[in-house]
Amino acid sequence: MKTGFVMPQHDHAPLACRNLTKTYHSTDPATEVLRGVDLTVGRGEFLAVMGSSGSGKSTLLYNMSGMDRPTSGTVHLEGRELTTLKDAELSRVRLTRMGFIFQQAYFLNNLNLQDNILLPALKAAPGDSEAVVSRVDSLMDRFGIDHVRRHGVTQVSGGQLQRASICRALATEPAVLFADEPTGALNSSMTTEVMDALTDAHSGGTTLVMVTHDPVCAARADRVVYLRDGRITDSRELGRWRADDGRREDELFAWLSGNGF
Ligand SMILES: Nc1ncnc2c1ncn2[C@@H]1O[C@H](COP(=O)(O)OP(=O)(O)OP(=O)(O)O)[C@@H](O)[C@H]1O
Repeated sequence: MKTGFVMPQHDHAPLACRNLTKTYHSTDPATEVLRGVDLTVGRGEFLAVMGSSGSGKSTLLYNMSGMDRPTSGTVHLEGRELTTLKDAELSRVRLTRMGFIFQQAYFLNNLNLQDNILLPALKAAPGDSEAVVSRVDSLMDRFGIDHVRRHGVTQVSGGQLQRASICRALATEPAVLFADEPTGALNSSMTTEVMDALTDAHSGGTTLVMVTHDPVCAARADRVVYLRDGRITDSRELGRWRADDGRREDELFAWLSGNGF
């Protein structure tokens, strides 16, 4: 992958949530999944969210990113409160200011890879198509998928598809990139490929929030928080070492083990 890509900067802290709760009343008894989460993500920070299965990691990501509505609490994105926005406004903020990567890459089978990447960015900035096309060109070049740009979705590898998801998510120049188990469906070499791409995006200034079960992936983050029963109970800074320094993994494994992971 090539270097030199730098995300634009914004004035406010990208993301902050206060006393966030999420309770499902559809179950009997009600399920309290988030029980008062306070979390601030700094500009350009790479944050990993870990915790045991069912601790509420994905729920936290969905509620911070406006994919779901919290029961109470606030979420600020670049200083703007999201929980009070109407659905259409929230959709617009999600389209223009957030990027998403999921375990499975959701693409349209009738479009080639490049058009799949272009589609949401053109929708976000319809009057700026020349700049969008040029940005997408450089992203595909940067993340090493320019040679498969005209391939169909089923004609590329899982790692290439996930790198295309990263390009698509970055094409709108989001304030925050949210990733939910981005390597969960990949083998180990593709996992490295995708984590290299995310680390590279982070080096270019992208703010990243990633949920993962995989300590090797989490070791790429600046900071890891541990979620237990819907609360953040611990956190560890790893940013003092370079992203490829093995001491990050040693530190993280010891910390996770201390948390009973
Ligand atoms: N729609 C829902 N109704 C009721 N309970 C739900 C609903 N969605 C999620 N839950 C519950 O919320 C809890 C947290 O789920 P969540 O998917 O956030 O956990 P997680 O930490 O991401 O788990 P995993 O690591 O297994 O993906 C689980 O106990 C789950 O059963």
